[in-house]
Amino acid sequence: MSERQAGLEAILKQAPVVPVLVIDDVALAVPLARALVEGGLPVLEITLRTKAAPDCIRAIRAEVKNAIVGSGTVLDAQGLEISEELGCAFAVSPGATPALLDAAKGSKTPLLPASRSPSETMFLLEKGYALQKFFPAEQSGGAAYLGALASPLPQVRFCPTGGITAEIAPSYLKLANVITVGGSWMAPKALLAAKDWAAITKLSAAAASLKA
Ligand SMILES: O=C(O)C(=O)C[C@H](O)[C@H](O)COP(=O)(O)O
Repeated sequence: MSERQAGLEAILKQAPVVPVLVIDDVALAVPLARALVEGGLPVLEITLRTKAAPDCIRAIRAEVKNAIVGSGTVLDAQGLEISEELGCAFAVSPGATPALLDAAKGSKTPLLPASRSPSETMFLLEKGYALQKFFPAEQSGGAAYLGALASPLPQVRFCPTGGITAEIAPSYLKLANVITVGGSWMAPKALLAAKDWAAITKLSAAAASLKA
């Protein structure tokens, strides 16, 4: 395993759940990150899907001690370059393309690319990725499907993401090939709109208490 991948492994081991966040309003970024970190989830994935995302990443990195900030929805070389410029600790992609993997070779930011079939998993393994996202997890066959990959491909560990809830997360976390789980259930839109940080901390604490 490369040094970059070992660094990524150490990050993903920090908590059983990685909140996947879509933040439109930069003013919400810091209090949201604080609420999640306070609950015990320090590893945060801020998706690059919104215009505000780069400023949100900057603000959280500057103001929230103990947060480990990565980027999400990294689709191409440009997304990876932005992630590196922002000082992201890692970058997550919903898939993988030859261009993205080429760009990742020259990037300091460790990439977590995604697969959702044995062939895709093997392809990424050939490229040196023993850590992969499994996306979209629930829609692709869920924990039963992912668990079945552990027999022929035990060297790959996954971060399943997509459609996972507080109720479903334990079924993934008990699998030998799961390192952590990604999800958005700790920061539902309604709580974010209401700025109910205490409720978000409570959901974060419940997620943090799940066993990886
Ligand atoms: O942005 C990316 O890179 C993605 O791959 C998509 C995210 O993982 C999902 O948006 C997770 O969202 P939930 O389904 O609400 O848990």
